[in-house]
Amino acid sequence: MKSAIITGITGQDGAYLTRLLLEKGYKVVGLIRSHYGSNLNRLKYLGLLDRVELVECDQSDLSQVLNIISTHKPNEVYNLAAQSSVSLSFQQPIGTINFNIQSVLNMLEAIRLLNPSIRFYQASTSEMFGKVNDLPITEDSIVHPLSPYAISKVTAHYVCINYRESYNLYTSCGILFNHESYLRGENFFVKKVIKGAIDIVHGKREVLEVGNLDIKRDFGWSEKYVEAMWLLLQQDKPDDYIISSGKSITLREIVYYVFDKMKIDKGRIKINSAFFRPTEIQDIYGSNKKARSVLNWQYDMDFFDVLNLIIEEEYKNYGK
Ligand SMILES: C[C@H]1O[C@H](OP(=O)(O)OP(=O)(O)OC[C@H]2O[C@@H](n3cnc4c(=O)[nH]c(N)nc43)[C@H](O)[C@@H]2O)[C@@H](O)[C@@H](O)C1=O
Repeated sequence: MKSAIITGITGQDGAYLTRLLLEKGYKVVGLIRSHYGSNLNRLKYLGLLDRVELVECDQSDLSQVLNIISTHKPNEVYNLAAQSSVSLSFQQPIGTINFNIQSVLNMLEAIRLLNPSIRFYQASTSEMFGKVNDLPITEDSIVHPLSPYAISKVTAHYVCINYRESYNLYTSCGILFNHESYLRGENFFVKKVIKGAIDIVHGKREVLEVGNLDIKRDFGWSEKYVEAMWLLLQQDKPDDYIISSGKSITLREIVYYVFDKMKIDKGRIKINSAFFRPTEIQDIYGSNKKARSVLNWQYDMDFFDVLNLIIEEEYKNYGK
């Protein structure tokens, strides 16, 4: 039986990846910050809570990471834990940069020292490219981070590449573009819009306040994106892959689609500059050609179909 450690197991991707690995017969160990403060709702929602072993670990502490790797002896480590909010990273630059880099270094040092055959997946991100010159983004595009979050992820990405090149470790990075689901945190745009719109339908709020709607992003479906994470670690050689839908849409199209579907007057959308970021990517989309041809990863979902799925699930669970 293969075993995997998932860091960030309590997040959207952590929960879906856990389900996928369990279906594939893995033993799954999840790292959580503490048994008291961690949000286990997503694992509970998918009925996975009693099928995984949850272990407390502060990933910024090397001795704890060493202990976890030597005790659990995983075949694969999926590193999804991070301070993952771009907007929060502008308020907490040092905390974001410190944690998102140190946690990766600790895990790779533990693997290098204890068992260099462990395969390591790093959650890299489209945010690394930031100031975009040519679209679509490919694995060879130049990085130019525009936020503390993006800086931390660029550094972590190159730490992984360096451990691959200099210590011969199996480190693979999935460069994921925005990907959504019902399990997305409520502070992220798509979830916020859908949840906010349903609140309006139920008379729980009057308006929805959002930031700059002229921005374009490449959005996908989280459940399909975690399949790519697993595929990355099944290849003979470690490498980096863009995981994206291949096209971008404006945030305005998303809000209008949701409001039209729920028959809400668009006058209830209020632009609030408090949700604007100091620096922002105006338009970005990625080419998933390499992932399709090398990993045989399939993706053909239209984002409006993804929105329909999330809206349906949100309605089903509303108020529960
Ligand atoms: C790939 C990347 O994907 C995610 O980061 P994100 O793109 O920041 O996600 P989001 O859903 O917060 O923003 C999407 C866009 O929407 C704009 N926007 C406008 N108005 C509001 C608004 O009212 N709220 C929010 N949250 N965003 C707004 C906002 O400025 C941005 O342009 C993380 O998983 C991250 O970890 C990651 O790696």
